[in-house]
Amino acid sequence: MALRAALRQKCGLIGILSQPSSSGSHSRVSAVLVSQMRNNATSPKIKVDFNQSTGVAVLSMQSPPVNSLSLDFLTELCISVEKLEMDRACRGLIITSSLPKVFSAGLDILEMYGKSPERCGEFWRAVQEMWLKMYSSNMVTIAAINGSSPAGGCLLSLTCDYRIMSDNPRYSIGLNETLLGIVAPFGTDKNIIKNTHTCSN
Ligand SMILES: CCCCC/C=C\CCC/C=C/CC(=O)SCCNC(=O)CCNC(=O)[C@H](O)C(C)(C)COP(=O)(O)OP(=O)(O)OC[C@H]1O[C@@H](n2cnc3c(N)ncnc32)[C@H](O)[C@@H]1OP(=O)(O)O
Repeated sequence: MALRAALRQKCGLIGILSQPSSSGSHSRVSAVLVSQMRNNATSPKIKVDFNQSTGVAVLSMQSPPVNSLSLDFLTELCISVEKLEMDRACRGLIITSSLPKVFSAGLDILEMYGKSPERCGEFWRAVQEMWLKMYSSNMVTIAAINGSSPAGGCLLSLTCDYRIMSDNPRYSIGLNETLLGIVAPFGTDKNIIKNTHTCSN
């Protein structure tokens, strides 16, 4: 029931958020998705287990050492989510990490150093696409945060409807990217930590 209520509530949001973007920002992922489906390729950085009987998919991030959000990783993540969106049987999505100790270390720092302006633009568009796609998903989404989740990792969890974090004092979460001189736009951090529940490891 709770799942259904959350889904209904979310569908209202989607009406607003899924308006076609004038920038056409979703077209890159869709184009990649089409070509990947054609090639029937599988992704090594993301593992998806979909349970037909429950309608819930578990998406495990498995990009060692720290699930950093590189352009490739973000693209694969969006493709995986897009594939699940297209499956009407899939109602819920749990995002977690298959690495020990780390949910996601956030944006891949190597993407932000010594890259061409074009590549930087592509990278930041992919970041934007990721959080818009997650936030406007028609599935009920849950981040099962089973390790540290700084900066972009925190952002990823914020795009979900619910967050549950392992109760381990060695794990941290938060928007610490200001230490690197990256400033989150106003309003993105509302209700973050407040709505993050913890559970025993
Ligand atoms: C366009 C509009 C967008 C709207 C955006 C809205 C809001 C913006 C908010 C989001 C902004 C995000 C910016 C970022 O995410 S910047 C990245 C910030 N991340 C960090 O500062 C994390 C740094 N890492 C750590 O704290 C730790 O690594 C750890 C995740 C806690 C794990 O610790 P541990 O298990 O001890 O592992 P190591 O530290 O030894 O690292 C192993 C290995 O991984 C490399 N690495 C770590 N983090 C990153 C990273 N983010 N990117 C790339 N690589 C990373 C690390 O260098 C080690 O590599 P080597 O083994 O080769 O040394």
